[in-house]
Amino acid sequence: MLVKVCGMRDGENIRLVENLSVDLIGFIFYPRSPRYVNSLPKYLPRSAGRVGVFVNEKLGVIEDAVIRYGLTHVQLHGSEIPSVCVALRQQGIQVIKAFSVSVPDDLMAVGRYDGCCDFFLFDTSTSGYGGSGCSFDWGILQHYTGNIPFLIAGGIGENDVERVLNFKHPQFAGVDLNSCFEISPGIKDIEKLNRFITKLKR
Ligand SMILES: O=C(O)c1ccccc1NCC(=O)[C@H](O)[C@H](O)COP(=O)(O)O
Repeated sequence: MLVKVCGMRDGENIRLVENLSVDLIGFIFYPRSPRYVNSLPKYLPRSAGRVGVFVNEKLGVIEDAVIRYGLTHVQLHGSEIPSVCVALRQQGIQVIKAFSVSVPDDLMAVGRYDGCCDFFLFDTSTSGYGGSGCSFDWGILQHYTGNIPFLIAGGIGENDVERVLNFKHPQFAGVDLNSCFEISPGIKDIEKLNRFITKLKR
């Protein structure tokens, strides 16, 4: 199962998280987020993938960040249309398209992105796009019948290991961890993350 830790920006903290053998580390390029990355961290992941998270950003701005931060993945967390995903993939960047989920009908939109993305990310519906710390009813995801693998996000915390392990879906690929593992915005609690990941991978 893939583990993505999102909302990072402190070099030393990034290095410690990467040492937990996580698969993906996310950087928020949305200026209104408390986790916004506005300068190059002193350390960037080498073994984990580097995911840049954007909300309705201009393609040129995304492309600049891909080069500057050496991003391997771009996560589109707004209402970006499929052609934006396609344009990024044509440049060799892996694309994660995020969707807010609160009712089964929210999954109707994903069909338009078939063949345009590498992963979907299903997150809690919130006024602030992401990083809400709130969960949603994962049972709704049984209505998803597509072929693109997905990550689950939204308020996943230390006590959710059993819930994650018990969740079954043919396209379930992994989890996204963020605010429930924070000491302060952008800084993760390494011990807490270590306990969660150790139990998950046991
Ligand atoms: O984390 C943010 O501040 C954020 C702001 C705007 C768009 C996306 C954002 N986060 C993207 C993520 O992938 C989060 O990890 C995801 O929303 C889950 O966060 P949380 O509910 O805190 O676990």
